[in-house]
Amino acid sequence: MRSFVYQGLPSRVVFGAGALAQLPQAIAAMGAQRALVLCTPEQRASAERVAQLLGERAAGIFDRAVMHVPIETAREAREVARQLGADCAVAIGGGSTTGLGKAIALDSGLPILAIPTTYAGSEMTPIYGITEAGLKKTGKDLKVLPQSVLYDPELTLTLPVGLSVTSGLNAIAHAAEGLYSAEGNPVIDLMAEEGIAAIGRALPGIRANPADLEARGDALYGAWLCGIVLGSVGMALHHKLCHTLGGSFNLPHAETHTVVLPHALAYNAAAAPRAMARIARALGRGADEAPQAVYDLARDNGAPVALRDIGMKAEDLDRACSIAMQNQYPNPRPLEAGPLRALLQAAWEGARPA
Ligand SMILES: NC(=O)c1ccc[n+]([C@@H]2O[C@H](COP(=O)([O-])OP(=O)(O)OC[C@H]3O[C@@H](n4cnc5c(N)ncnc54)[C@H](O)[C@@H]3O)[C@@H](O)[C@H]2O)c1
Ligand SMILES: O=C(O)CCC(=O)CC(=O)O
Repeated sequence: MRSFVYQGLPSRVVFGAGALAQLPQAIAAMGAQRALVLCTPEQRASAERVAQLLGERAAGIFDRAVMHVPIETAREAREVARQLGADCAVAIGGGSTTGLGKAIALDSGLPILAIPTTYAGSEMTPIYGITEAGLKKTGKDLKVLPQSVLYDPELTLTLPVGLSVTSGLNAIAHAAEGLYSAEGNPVIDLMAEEGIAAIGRALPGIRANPADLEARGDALYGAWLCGIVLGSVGMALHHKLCHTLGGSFNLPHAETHTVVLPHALAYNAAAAPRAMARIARALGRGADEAPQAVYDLARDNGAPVALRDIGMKAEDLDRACSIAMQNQYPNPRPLEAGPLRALLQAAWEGARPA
């Protein structure tokens, strides 16, 4: 007999090629009058397009979003929002820009409309992260969950192939860990498997032709589902390791997820056979091939597979292991220092899981 808790999250989603054109209606549905548009410096042109669509409802553009939301940037953006009298934030970009919107919302309660342009999934979660004095703190608060989300695959056509692949694997990581989450449930399992399958089919198509709108649509659809999984159930060892490697060793977010996931799955494989079978099935492989399927998806699409190739130093592996052993997330297999250190070594070397 199944027994579970399912908690839905409130957000309005518009999905489809050209969905950006729905922005004025989406803002009006939120009852907002003056939107501060957020972006990274690289996506300023997209933010200007958003401001143009908003017309009189655009209060201004803040274009200094950066990865991991430094507290100084969050304070600056909150002050700009206050000075401009903004009553909502429109975040166009990846997890870094959505994250900046969340840092503003956490402090001010300003509602967020998110327009995601990567597959990170932050727009579907009440999770925020802010970095202060070199330490990234994360937390959960429903105030930071975007009220409204426009998913427009056309906006992802410019996402470089390399980042498309690693960002897709970042999304798969959310779904994979959702499948063995201590808070898992059958509805989330359905979304997780469908999300992995959509991204697994999309990535080779995007690599072959980055302008393939069908493949881009599949990837963004998968990212949406995987983001719901991340926002709905707790994550485990893999996310803990990535937070450690990103937060304490400054490794790049999506690439770190890509490299670590096959090894985290291999670590958990014997303790979570049903989850592994679903991950493998979603990727068209045999029930016991989940770690290899994820590794091959990354390698065959040109993504990095070794921590040593993305900036991790061999001499830091012991410290990473001891940080990851602290404040553990619930995980199907208990964390043991020896096997965890071996996992990090294998990920550092980029070995295909046996
Ligand atoms: N809170 C959450 O639920 C959650 C979930 C996932 C990720 N995150 C956070 O998000 C951050 C990573 O986000 P990310 O991986 O999306 O990367 P990102 O937002 O940092 O974007 C990476 C780069 O790609 C550019 N870019 C984004 N979309 C583009 C597009 N369509 N075309 C061209 N360039 C584009 C950005 O401007 C940026 O320069 C990390 O800080 C991570 O911790 C948070
Ligand atoms: O850094 C954050 O904002 C939290 C990130 C998170 O939990 C998802 C991830 O690691 O991809």
